[in-house]
Amino acid sequence: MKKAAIIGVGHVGSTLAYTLITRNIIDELVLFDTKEDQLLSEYNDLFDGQVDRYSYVKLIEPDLAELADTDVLIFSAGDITIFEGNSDRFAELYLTKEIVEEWAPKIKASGFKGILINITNPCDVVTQRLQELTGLPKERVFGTGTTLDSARMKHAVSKKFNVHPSSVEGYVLGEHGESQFVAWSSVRIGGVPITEMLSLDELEELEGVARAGGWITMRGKGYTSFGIANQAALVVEAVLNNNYKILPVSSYSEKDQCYVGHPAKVAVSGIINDYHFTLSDRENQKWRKSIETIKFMHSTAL
Ligand SMILES: NC(=O)c1ccc[n+]([C@@H]2O[C@H](COP(=O)([O-])OP(=O)(O)OC[C@H]3O[C@@H](n4cnc5c(N)ncnc54)[C@H](O)[C@@H]3O)[C@@H](O)[C@H]2O)c1
Repeated sequence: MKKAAIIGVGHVGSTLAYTLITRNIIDELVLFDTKEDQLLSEYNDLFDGQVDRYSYVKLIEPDLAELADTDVLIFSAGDITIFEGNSDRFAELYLTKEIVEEWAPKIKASGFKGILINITNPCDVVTQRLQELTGLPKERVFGTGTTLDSARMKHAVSKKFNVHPSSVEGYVLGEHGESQFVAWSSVRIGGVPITEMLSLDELEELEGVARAGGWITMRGKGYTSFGIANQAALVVEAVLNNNYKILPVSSYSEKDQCYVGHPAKVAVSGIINDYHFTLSDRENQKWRKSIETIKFMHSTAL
């Protein structure tokens, strides 16, 4: 039985719940949220959403004791309205650090032994605080990191070259936030480095398009949900299927002494290896800047 739990069932948590159910990734699901009415509605709707389906995911009432045998716990609590008129994910930290401080002791006391995956922003710092305050091994706590940003880069590149987005390889690295950057040296289409096909100016323009992707979604909807739910579901699936997929999650970088989005091998035991490929001098500078940004944000959350 593959059991998942989600803390924070707003736009992201509810979309992820439905994605996990409809893709047959899990067998059992427990949901937690402070808004009881909303939570009841989500349970009801998720039940309705399964009627007449061949398979069925057992929806379990919120109870901390359920965490003891939960395989994957997803943290997506927050308040997206904080971003109205503010485009920096750092803005949410004053609230989300408190939600972490509330939940970490509960997670610890529950006897949870599974994998903790964080989505809540600012993703890297919240992930690090969750690890520090739960005391869970670093390899069993990680964030969605730059998976969504890498997807947005693939979206932009796929349109420019008229190819399927899955045919674009490569990574966005660093903070899931303003200091992230596309590691163009890693991006390839059909095995051909993109740096051989576009000039530096053209790459910068394309990076702007990729970055703007999230804010285009935010502007009209007031939140983003499908992109992150897709990426988070892929991460959950990589854990539960123990498929050793390499994903740009926010995992602990020993060399940088913080959580940061970079490629890592994901398995049922958590992160079993992380990868630091060779960056250009320009990219290296951006990496250092992103690490400094994350460390500064982390220091404000203590
Ligand atoms: N990492 C990413 O790529 C990515 C992408 C999109 C959104 N996010 C982040 O995900 C989080 C959720 O986004 P959203 O759009 O669903 O926000 P939302 O405001 O729609 O939902 C947040 C939910 O968390 C609940 N919540 C708040 N405090 C809680 C607590 N103490 N305990 C339990 N539940 C609590 C709220 O009641 C609400 O239902 C935000 O931090 C957002 O910035 C991250």
